[in-house]
Amino acid sequence: GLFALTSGNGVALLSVDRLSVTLDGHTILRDVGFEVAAGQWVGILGPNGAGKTTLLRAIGGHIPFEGEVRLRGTPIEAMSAQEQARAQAFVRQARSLTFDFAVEEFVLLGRAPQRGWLQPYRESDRERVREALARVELEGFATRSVLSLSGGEMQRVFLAQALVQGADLLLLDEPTAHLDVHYQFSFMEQIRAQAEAGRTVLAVGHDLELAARYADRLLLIADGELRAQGPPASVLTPERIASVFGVRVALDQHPDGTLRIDYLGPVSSSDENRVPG
Ligand SMILES: Nc1ncnc2c1ncn2[C@@H]1O[C@H](COP(=O)(O)OP(=O)(O)OP(=O)(O)O)[C@@H](O)[C@H]1O
Repeated sequence: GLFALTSGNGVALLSVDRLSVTLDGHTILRDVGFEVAAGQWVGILGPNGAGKTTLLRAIGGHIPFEGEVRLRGTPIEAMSAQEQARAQAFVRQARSLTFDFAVEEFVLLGRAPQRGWLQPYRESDRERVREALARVELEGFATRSVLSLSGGEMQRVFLAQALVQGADLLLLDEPTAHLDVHYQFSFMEQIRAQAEAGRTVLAVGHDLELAARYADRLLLIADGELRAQGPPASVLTPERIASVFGVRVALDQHPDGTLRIDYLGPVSSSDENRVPG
């Protein structure tokens, strides 16, 4: 269910407790705590530089942190690299690759954590790659070079790679950034299907309406701190959007349940001076 924090055995799929990250002497995240149940979709919102990517990287075990990150109750530092790679898939922001791969070979790398060291891939692995490429509507791209892809095509290749991995937890960093409107929705629907199949999703994004539509819960991060968490309608209030993003909005709950946001303009300095009390 939407608000159940724990899976059948009473342990959250992901629990983050007093997480702080300091990089090169700068405190990037401070005292962040939340829990996510299996099958839940959590959207992570916040201004540029707030610490969203850093949060995903800490949970992914890619950077050192203080506090605790547990997957099904096990601290991630107690898991081997292969166990971690099996448990969670990370879809990074699309960026230029430096190695040349055919698309199908690149997606196949997502199966590596399921294979022993230097074990050959099986026909079933290649079958999963074909399925995943079909899901992201890139059937004809199997033998194309990844270096030749557009930003949106590359983003969908990253998703396909995460899908074949079969991990319980999907960490998505601005997954729809390069996608046109068709693929934004197609991507979100793919991820929704993953969540309905029991996978847990943590997705960073900048589109408040899209996050409100798809996520079960939102985390709002600003200046390295968790400012709010809960169901989308409780997190995204005009006051909070004004104070965190510096933008005035009017909100409208559409009859179909989705949130419509009217962006009225930047918070002006005279607005800021009108603080009550
Ligand atoms: N190694 C580092 N040393 C110092 N500061 C860093 C380091 N790495 C990241 N930062 C800073 O940490 C802050 C948070 O970065 P992060 O990438 O997590 O932000 P974000 O919320 O994902 O932002 P965006 O929406 O712009 O992608 C930024 O101000 C960034 O410049």
